[in-house]
Amino acid sequence: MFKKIAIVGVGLIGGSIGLSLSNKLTDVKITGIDLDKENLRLALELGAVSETTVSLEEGVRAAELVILAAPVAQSVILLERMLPYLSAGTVITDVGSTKMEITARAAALLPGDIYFVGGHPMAGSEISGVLGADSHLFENAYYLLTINEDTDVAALSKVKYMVSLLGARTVELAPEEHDQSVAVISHLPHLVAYTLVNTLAALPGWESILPLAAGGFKDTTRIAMSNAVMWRDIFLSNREKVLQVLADFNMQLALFKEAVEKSDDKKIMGLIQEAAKVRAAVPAKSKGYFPALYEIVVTIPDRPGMIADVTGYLGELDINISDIEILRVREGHEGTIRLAFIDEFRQEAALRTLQEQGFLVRKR
Ligand SMILES: NC(=O)c1ccc[n+]([C@@H]2O[C@H](COP(=O)([O-])OP(=O)(O)OC[C@H]3O[C@@H](n4cnc5c(N)ncnc54)[C@H](O)[C@@H]3O)[C@@H](O)[C@H]2O)c1
Ligand SMILES: O=C(O)C(=O)C[C@]1(C(=O)O)C=C[C@@H](O)C=C1
Repeated sequence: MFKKIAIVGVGLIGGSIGLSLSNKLTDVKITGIDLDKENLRLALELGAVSETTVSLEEGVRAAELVILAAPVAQSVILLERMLPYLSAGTVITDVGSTKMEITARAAALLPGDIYFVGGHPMAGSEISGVLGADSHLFENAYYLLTINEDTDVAALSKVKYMVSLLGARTVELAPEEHDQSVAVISHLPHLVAYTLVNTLAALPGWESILPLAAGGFKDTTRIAMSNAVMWRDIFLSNREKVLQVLADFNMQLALFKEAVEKSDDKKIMGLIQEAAKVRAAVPAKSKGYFPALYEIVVTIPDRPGMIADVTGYLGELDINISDIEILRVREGHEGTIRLAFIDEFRQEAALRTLQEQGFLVRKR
């Protein structure tokens, strides 16, 4: 389907896409374009791309598919800058965390024979740059594609094909629905994480409090280490929806504040139980738009190599793990991991195998 794919911005996401596509499309030229020459050198060395250039013109020329993977404000500018160098029939997609701004720009700018399909992989990390890239990053992840009445069917199916090569699962939705959803599911958690850390850091003597942090602080603040440029761009691009969810969040926080002020024990219980009920549904028997994954929870002693043992026993029987999550880690104690499989047969086989090896395992 493609002879040349151009990836503009070969960082964590562009690099991960490049690594995965390079493994599968061995005959396709994958050109990496970036401002950062050292990043391009690494991308080539890691095998994320087959050639590199700092020139947008040279990089996108003759590409049938262009993947924009720079921070969202840059991608909007790059979309316009690359237009003179594209051939008729080129499909452009992006990986940006917001969709209304770029789809509106594409609709305003693109001639009838250049197509745009907005994309957003719902997987990532707080690490930036191609050194953090991972060819498996998108496997079994949701990959959101934005569509509207003008979306070209052939262009959409080309992007879906690319996503299928990454091992991800597409969900189609309108740009506004996308930005509304990610405001609460992705942008708000980042704002909360930054605020939690800043709340601690504003306290005198925070340096001696920080080392005491256990799961609560660590689980909720990993993403506070994420890239400032990327997140500044996202908050400004999705400003209206972000302000809406911040207002909702403040209202919810005020409910807790009032309940604690009034020592309203029933209200406090109610707020916690309501949240616990909703959170317990992730991951539940059905995962959003998709069929259930079949899960087990394994308790493992906190010793080196135990996770490797668990995955090794399953690997020997060719039981593929579709999803893995560390649920609880406490130094010196046992930890818990969740494993998910595509069907009940594999779930049963994994349960039996690990029980036979002496692990404490239960279905979830
Ligand atoms: N990191 C995540 O968790 C995540 C997840 C899903 C989507 N996204 C989206 O993916 C995009 C990239 O994020 P990332 O985490 O890979 O960032 P990154 O910082 O790792 O990579 C971005 C790359 O773009 C390059 N770049 C910046 N401006 C450029 C320009 N004008 N021309 C060419 N290259 C340019 C940078 O040099 C860098 O190599 C963002 O739009 C982000 O919203 C990120
Ligand atoms: O796992 C992480 O580190 C992420 O923050 C990934 C994450 C998110 O879940 O919010 C970040 C930004 C995206 O646009 C999509 C995914």
